[in-house]
Amino acid sequence: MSKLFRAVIMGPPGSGKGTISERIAQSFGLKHLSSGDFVRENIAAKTEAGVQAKTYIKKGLLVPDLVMTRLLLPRLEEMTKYSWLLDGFPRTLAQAEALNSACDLDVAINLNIPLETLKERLRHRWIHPPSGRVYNMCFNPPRIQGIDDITGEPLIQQEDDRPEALVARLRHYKDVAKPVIDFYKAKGILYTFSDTETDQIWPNISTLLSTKIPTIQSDARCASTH
Ligand SMILES: Nc1ccn([C@@H]2O[C@H](COP(=O)(O)OP(=O)(O)OP(=O)(O)O)[C@@H](O)[C@H]2O)c(=O)n1
Ligand SMILES: Nc1nc2c(ncn2[C@@H]2O[C@H](COP(=O)(O)OP(=O)(O)O)[C@@H](O)[C@H]2O)c(=O)[nH]1
Repeated sequence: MSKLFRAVIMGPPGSGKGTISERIAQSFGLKHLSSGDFVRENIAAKTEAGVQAKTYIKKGLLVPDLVMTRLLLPRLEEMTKYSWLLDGFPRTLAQAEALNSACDLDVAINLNIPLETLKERLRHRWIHPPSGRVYNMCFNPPRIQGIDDITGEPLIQQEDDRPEALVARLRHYKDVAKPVIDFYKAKGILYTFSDTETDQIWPNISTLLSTKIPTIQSDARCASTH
């Protein structure tokens, strides 16, 4: 019987959650669930939660906990047969508690990256909004500058990746993330990685997951909320 694994990855904007999640998904065969992608899909599909979420995102605000959990938890229920890594959720303690009542996590990865590094990375971050693909003009540039490798469509830079906006985002991140980090620490599943380079952090995450993934004993552990 296959052993299922559940993890979340946390960290400030630009800490490498998306980049590292992709590596984990490829190396360990987990599904990478990006809450940002779920939000964008719901907005595109004009679901009730999507329409509500859009009004906050347009203003550069976080989507309220109730809307986020309503949007996300049903998606997790569809994933009961898979091992997954959730990126971008939970962002608040209320979201962590909602997730906790829906399923048991094995690992919470916490990325701790210096502010100067975050600023520098986000200055060079370009994204392909329809797919959520992320590039960096230094670290992983697209084949053609300003163009998505897969679709040939244009890449954009997000307004809130500007250094001036970033300081406020980071302050906000720290305030809301601290109780979430403490929550996972108290559960004994928090693993913090600190460095300026993803390539330095990656071997340590890979080693951790190699020890954890084969030891998972139980089967589908996401409780159905029906
Ligand atoms: N738990 C979450 C996840 C996402 N969002 C909203 O969805 C948007 C897109 O999420 P994401 O792709 O994770 O993007 P960023 O906030 O740009 O995150 P990061 O810079 O950390 O990659 C966020 O800006 C936020 O408004 C949210 O409110 N709460
Ligand atoms: N220079 C550099 N850029 C990186 C590194 N790791 C990730 N990036 C880039 O930094 C930006 C932020 O990474 P991303 O995975 O989007 O972080 P997230 O906001 O936490 O999801 C992207 O443009 C990445 O390509 C690294 O080790 N060095």
